[in-house]
Amino acid sequence: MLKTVSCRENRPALQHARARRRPVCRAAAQTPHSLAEELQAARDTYRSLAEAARVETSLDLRQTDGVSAGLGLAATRPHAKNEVLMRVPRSAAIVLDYDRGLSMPPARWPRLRGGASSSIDPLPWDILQALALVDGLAGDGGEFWARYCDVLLPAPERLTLPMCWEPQRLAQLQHRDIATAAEAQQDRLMGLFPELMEPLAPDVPSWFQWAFACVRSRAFRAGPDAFAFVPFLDLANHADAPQAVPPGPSGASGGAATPAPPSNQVANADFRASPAGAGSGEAGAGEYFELYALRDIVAGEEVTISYAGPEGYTNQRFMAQYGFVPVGGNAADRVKLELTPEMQSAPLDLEVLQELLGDALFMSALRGTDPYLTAALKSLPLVDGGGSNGVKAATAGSVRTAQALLQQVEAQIAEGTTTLEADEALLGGAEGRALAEADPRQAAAVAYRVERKRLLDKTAALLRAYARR
Ligand SMILES: C[S@@+](CC[C@H](N)C(=O)[O-])C[C@H]1O[C@@H](n2cnc3c(N)ncnc32)[C@H](O)[C@@H]1O
Repeated sequence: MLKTVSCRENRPALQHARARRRPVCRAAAQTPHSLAEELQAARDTYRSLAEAARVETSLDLRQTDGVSAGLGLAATRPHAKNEVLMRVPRSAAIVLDYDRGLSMPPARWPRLRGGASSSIDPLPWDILQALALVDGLAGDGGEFWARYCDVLLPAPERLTLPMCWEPQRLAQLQHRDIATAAEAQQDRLMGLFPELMEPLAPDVPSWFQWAFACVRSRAFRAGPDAFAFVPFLDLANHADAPQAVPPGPSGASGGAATPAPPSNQVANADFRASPAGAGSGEAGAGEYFELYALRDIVAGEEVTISYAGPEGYTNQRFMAQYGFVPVGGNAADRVKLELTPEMQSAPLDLEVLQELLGDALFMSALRGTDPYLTAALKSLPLVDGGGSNGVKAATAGSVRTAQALLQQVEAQIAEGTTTLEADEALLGGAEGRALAEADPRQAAAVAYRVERKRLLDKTAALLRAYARR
């Protein structure tokens, strides 16, 4: 059983932690030269800490090209499919295993131990992992974790997860639901550890928000009831799972051949834990976590994993949990619609939609090669009306459903306080890159609302066309 720890006694240690970190809000004042220096410092720290932790790896740290993706891992040599790319000893990780207990490198870890040994309300794994990162940052998890947290985890003012944002930033998302969920998350953290929730500066989250955001976006399930924060592995960025990617040109009937997505948009690696007890000696010794290649990888290629699995995540989930959305559409995204019993009993006819779209567009929606169209169609109540000859008429009931849903979608479009064109202009070209560098949080908010507006517009266009039938 676990209890909430009083953190009053931890304050001096946290102030110490604050002093050891790079000053907050440094990005605005940074020159390209100092950014290059910072990247070099991160690479040096990555290499020396990996050596200290006996990590076997052929990957190096690099700055990634994607919108605000930050750092990432790249292959330093070619790899064959199934080859291990990185192996991290379990002893270097922070593992919460509800069957085997806590395991982390030897150190005091006072907040984590206090949280885990409480006898009142059990704390969930993500809160315990966040306490561990606060310990790590404060130097209470040993020198390795102090340096890892300080140099290799993102600075608080650059975190793009909405749960780290103040109301003005949440408003930039132009989506009430995601802002409300972020505020609920902040209230939850405040209810548990008010002493750790003091903002570091105006517009900068608290260390506890920082730690919790790092856990949500970087820790992973390591077994049926086990969760791990694995240093180095947590530097892998996301790309779509190979199974989630629509097929390339196949000559299949029903439309023009579509090009396969660029290979860097498809995950080329995955992670796994060695079986429990694989090592010898004390518990966990000889066990490891590893990244392995899903296909051949060339030297210099970024190594990515899928955070979402083949089913994918909605953009709201990507943004809330990871602080980014896939750019250029996400077939697993959905428009949130309230379906009344009347609408459910009069869904839209798939055949009518096929006629409206034409065969080529309809096929690309089915295949996922137009992800906005796929997501729009999958958001709607549909029925396959069966084959018919000639032009299919929409039933009066389904037309009413389309009209009612259109009103809902238009209400969501009206949440936008800027136009899609203006948002797209903010992200485009050199200015977009500069924005992502200077203010990754704003860039992430704009990318979120751009993607949402594109999907809402596509859905509204479909419903409008249907409602005219
Ligand atoms: C597990 S960490 C990966 C390492 C991280 N890029 C860094 O700089 O430390 C996850 C975070 O990386 C970023 N990220 C990962 N994949 C991304 C992608 N495809 N596009 C944009 N950002 C991405 C997001 O900020 C996410 O919260």
